Amino acid sequence: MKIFDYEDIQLIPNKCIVSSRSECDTRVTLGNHQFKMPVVPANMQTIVDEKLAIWLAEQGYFYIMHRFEPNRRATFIKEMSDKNLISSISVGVKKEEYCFVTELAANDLVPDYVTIDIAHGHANSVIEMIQHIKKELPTTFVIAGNVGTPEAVRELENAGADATKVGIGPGKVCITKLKTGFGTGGWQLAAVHHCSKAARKPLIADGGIRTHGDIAKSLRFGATMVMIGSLFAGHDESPGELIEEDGVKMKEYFGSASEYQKGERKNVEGKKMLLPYKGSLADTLKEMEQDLQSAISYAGGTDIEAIRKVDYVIVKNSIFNGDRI
Ligand SMILES: NC(=O)C1=CN([C@@H]2O[C@H](COP(=O)(O)OP(=O)(O)OC[C@H]3O[C@@H](n4cnc5c(N)ncnc54)[C@H](OP(=O)(O)O)[C@@H]3O)[C@@H](O)[C@H]2O)C=CC1
Ligand SMILES: Nc1nc2c(ncn2[C@@H]2O[C@H](COP(=O)(O)O)[C@@H](O)[C@H]2O)c(=O)[nH]1
Repeated sequence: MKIFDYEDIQLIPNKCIVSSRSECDTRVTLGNHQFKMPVVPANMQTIVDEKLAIWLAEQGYFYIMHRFEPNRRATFIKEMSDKNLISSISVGVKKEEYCFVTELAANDLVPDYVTIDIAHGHANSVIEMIQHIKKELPTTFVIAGNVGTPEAVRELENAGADATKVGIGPGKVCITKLKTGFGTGGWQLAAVHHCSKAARKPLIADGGIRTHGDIAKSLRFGATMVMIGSLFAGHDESPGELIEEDGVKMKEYFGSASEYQKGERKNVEGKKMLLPYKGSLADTLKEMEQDLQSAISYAGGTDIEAIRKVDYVIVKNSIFNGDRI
């Protein structure tokens, strides 16, 4: 298996077949719905809240609400369905989560998407939760993770997952690799590639996206959708706290396994950081869409399928030539 990460890859252009980048179509289908872009903000408390989730759904973007306000989830599903918007929530694997899923079914509250969100997703606890959701809510699209191996993708798919999420430790606020020595940090793109060979269903690349070009690279190496935290942190709409020091505005971004999220120092595998304030999320999403349209044009196509087939070279950490954006 070849080992590489986002920085090590350059995609090779094909002859352009559009007269304007605006002709390129960035839409993607996941489950029964089509979305504007193959990108989803991370289901983390400093990245998404209900207000932003509603806005994203209204604008035609995919979203996944986090699971850290568990008692709000049923009401949220109801409110989204009253507004005729897609509902997409997260669950864990503890006992009370089984009861929650059963109660949803009993109350005829059927979310469109449920993401099982735990650190080490290649586990019987996740397999059993997939089976429980599929039994209680058979029409719900189930995303399961996180994993980092083809074996895990296969097992979760066989248990009934409709998509799997790949990425153990490549995240910006992740310290799993430092605390445990395990993960896909430093070779996340190769792990996505490796897992995609085994996948028969959509795969979500999660963590390690540092530039918009990394989205195109994820698609090239087998992702259907890309989950992003840090690039979406720091906006007006981001729930993280705004902090101003010496006239410089910053917003906080913390890991779901950080002590700030957990409220205690137990099994901490995440940290907090301050990121520069970036203004409006709508502007960032627009720029992301334009960059992806441009990537499609370099791929020589008119939609994201074109990116999946392009050639590439491995240029081991040299593409920035010392420059950073
Ligand atoms: N993508 C990534 O690389 C990572 C993401 N995270 C994020 O942090 C949040 C918290 O994750 P998590 O700690 O799983 O959630 P929880 O604290 O809800 O743990 C879920 C359950 O899984 C058990 N569990 C968790 N990790 C392991 C493990 N390594 N081995 C055996 N059992 C385990 C927990 O038990 P117990 O606590 O007693 O072990 C608990 O019962 C999630 O949102 C997750 O996405 C965290 C780390 C890595
Ligand atoms: N190891 C940890 N990973 C975490 C934690 N909280 C979230 N995450 C993962 O990071 C990505 C976002 O990555 P980014 O590079 O785009 O910022 C997120 O989707 C989770 O999978 C954590 O505390 N520890």
